[in-house]
Amino acid sequence: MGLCHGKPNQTLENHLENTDTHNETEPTTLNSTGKSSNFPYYSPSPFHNSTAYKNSPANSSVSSTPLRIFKRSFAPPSPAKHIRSLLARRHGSVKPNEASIPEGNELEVGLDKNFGYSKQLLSHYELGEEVGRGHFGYTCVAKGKKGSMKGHEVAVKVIPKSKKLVKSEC
Ligand SMILES: Nc1ncnc2c1ncn2[C@@H]1O[C@H](COP(=O)(O)OP(=O)(O)OP(=O)(O)O)[C@@H](O)[C@H]1O
Repeated sequence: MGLCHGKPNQTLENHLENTDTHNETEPTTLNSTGKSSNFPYYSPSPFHNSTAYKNSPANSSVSSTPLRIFKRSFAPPSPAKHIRSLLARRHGSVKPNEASIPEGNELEVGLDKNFGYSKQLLSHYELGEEVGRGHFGYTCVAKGKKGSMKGHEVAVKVIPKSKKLVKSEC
């Protein structure tokens, strides 16, 4: 009737063998402890007395609380670890992240520091209307006054925070 058994066929065979020698109205099966069970299809676990699982924690903690089975094999990380690393960084024993770009290296990545609103921009470009806005500033249309950019329209992004103008694209 929908009951699950480890080895149903073997159990049934055992039961049939047992019923030959036992009372037909009260079939019993012997379990591993030698005690009889009234359940006709009772089958003792094949792992109960197995030596293969002698070292299993399930066997050793039968009399203890179930939590001991799930005891951690390693200590959890200290909650103060990030504080120690912060202090180590502050005292200089840990190098800062070398992947980040240090300040003052703008020339190495191609920024022209001689180009800006207060320097050459207004002498080279004539600022026009605002064409859009972003998070850090706004973008204007501009037209070149002299040099190779004379007569060319460009977009100029104005970032008030740094008081500089950056030419973005033509
Ligand atoms: N070359 C261009 N030609 C025409 N319109 C432009 C040009 N560049 C920018 N714009 C307009 O200016 C708006 C803002 O440009 P911007 O580059 O500042 O955008 P963003 O990258 O989102 O800004 P932020 O970096 O400040 O968040 C754009 O949405 C666009 O409408």
